[in-house]
Amino acid sequence: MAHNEKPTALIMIFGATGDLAKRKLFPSLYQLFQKDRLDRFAVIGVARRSLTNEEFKDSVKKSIAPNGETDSSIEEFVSKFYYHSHDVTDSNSYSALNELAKELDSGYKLDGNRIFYLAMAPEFFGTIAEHLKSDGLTDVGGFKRLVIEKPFGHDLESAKVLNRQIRTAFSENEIYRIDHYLGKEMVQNIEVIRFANSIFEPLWNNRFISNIQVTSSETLGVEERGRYYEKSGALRDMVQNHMLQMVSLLAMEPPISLTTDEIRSEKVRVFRALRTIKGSEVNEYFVRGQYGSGTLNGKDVPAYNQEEMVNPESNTETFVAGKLMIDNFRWAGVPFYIRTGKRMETKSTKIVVQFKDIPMDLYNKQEGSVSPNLLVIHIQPDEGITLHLNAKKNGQTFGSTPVKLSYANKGIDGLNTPEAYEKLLYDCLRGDATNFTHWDEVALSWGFVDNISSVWENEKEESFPNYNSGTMGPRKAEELLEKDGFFWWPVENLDIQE
Ligand SMILES: NC(=O)C1=CN([C@@H]2O[C@H](COP(=O)(O)OP(=O)(O)OC[C@H]3O[C@@H](n4cnc5c(N)ncnc54)[C@H](OP(=O)(O)O)[C@@H]3O)[C@@H](O)[C@H]2O)C=CC1
Ligand SMILES: O=C1O[C@H](COP(=O)(O)O)[C@@H](O)[C@H](O)[C@H]1O
Repeated sequence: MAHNEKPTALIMIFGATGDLAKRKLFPSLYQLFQKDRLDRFAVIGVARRSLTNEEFKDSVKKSIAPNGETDSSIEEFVSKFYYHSHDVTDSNSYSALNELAKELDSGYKLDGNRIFYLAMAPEFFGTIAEHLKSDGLTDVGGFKRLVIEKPFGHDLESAKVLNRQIRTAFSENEIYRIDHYLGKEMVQNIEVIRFANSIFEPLWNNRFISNIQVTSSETLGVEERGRYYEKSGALRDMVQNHMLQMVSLLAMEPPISLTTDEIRSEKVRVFRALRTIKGSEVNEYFVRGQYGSGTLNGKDVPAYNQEEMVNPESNTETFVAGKLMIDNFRWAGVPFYIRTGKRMETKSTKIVVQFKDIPMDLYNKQEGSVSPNLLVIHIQPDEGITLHLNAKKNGQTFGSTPVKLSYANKGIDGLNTPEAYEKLLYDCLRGDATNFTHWDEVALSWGFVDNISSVWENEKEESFPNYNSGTMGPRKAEELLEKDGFFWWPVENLDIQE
């Protein structure tokens, strides 16, 4: 679709009374509407509970204007929302849904374009996709696209089953598997930093980079998601998708063009080169943790095993640190360290690219060595880039001192960058699947993660809980780097503004 063209579509949101729809989807659509990015559109919200159209419109209004503010733009936006009460497991009610869809399609002149957004528990994904086909909802004159939330399966086998089910109704290029990290501004910036700067790309390999660290720490605990999280853990919840996606963008070869297929195929090649870690190697390359009680922002917080819907004897990890090796020509010998966890000291996602030391330190013979050059990509909450260099110390000395060159991304409107969901929804409406995960990426990343989870699930970790809430994880995560002669760069001291 050309840049100045605006998309037209009927958007069906399954799970329209749920948390994701209210917190992310309605506000993101409203932002697109306000920015005049959409042409003709209408939305059907689907969920079980019985609501009138008016009640549904009110709930949409509340989600975009929580303080009750109202104006003509809000009214015009919500006027395009319709509700269909429907149990997705009930085969009989899809035809009524199709009737409503046809009516709106012709009333709003939507050109037969349909987006089906599955914002529901994953166990329903396959059933819904099959019904969409068997009940004729996918027989459209325009495009049809399926947006599917994570988790995409629980392991490789279940992901394959799910994929087979959805492929009965949609082709691979009609499936948009969401990984919301791919919608984050600075995650999208990784490729630009790498491929639009001649100073980085020649150095982006094992001759000049000593290691790369990707941290995504959260202060939140498991909140009310204990039931889901007990079966997932940090490995499936964060590593299989967001963490591995960031690694693939950091490690991929330059694509021959910026098309969806070229970018995805370079990412797939990274997953294929990822060294398989299994059996007895798992605990050498990976560390798991579970949070105990502690203090965060001055408040006492409970241990994971005291949270609602969590087994007091739980063996589920809320923290993972790992060393990934990418066995190809570019990256042989360069560890990619990842760590992610809940109830950590700070909410931060950062990438640190540590360059190798210079061959000889001329400047600090008496006063310690020069600091390594670092390129820090600040994903969130700050967005930006910092380059750590060494410069001459002021005054009559030959010594060097570390200096930082920083760029703080303030977003297009000077305030904030668009929410990841806003960008991803827009991409989907325009038919750009680049920032969604291809099945090959999903399959390879599950294959990698399954080897680790199969060991962890069969070995009870007796040291759990092994890190206090409000810390950066268990001691073993530090040791993982120390044994290679490295350490985790502290995320706090790498801030853009200092
Ligand atoms: N919330 C978030 O921040 C995130 C969520 N996700 C994913 O998004 C999906 C939705 O999550 P979330 O919104 O939090 O879940 P919620 O539990 O808040 O919402 C679930 C929705 O599904 C509807 N529903 C449940 N059963 C049926 C049924 N049989 N037929 C029709 N509708 C049904 C519910 O409506 P009703 O009760 O009226 O039937 C509700 O609208 C999940 O896959 C989750 O993993 C991913 C990333 C972040
Ligand atoms: O997908 C998920 O991501 C969030 C973290 O996302 P962020 O954008 O806040 O970094 C995590 O809390 C959640 O457990 C996981 O399912």
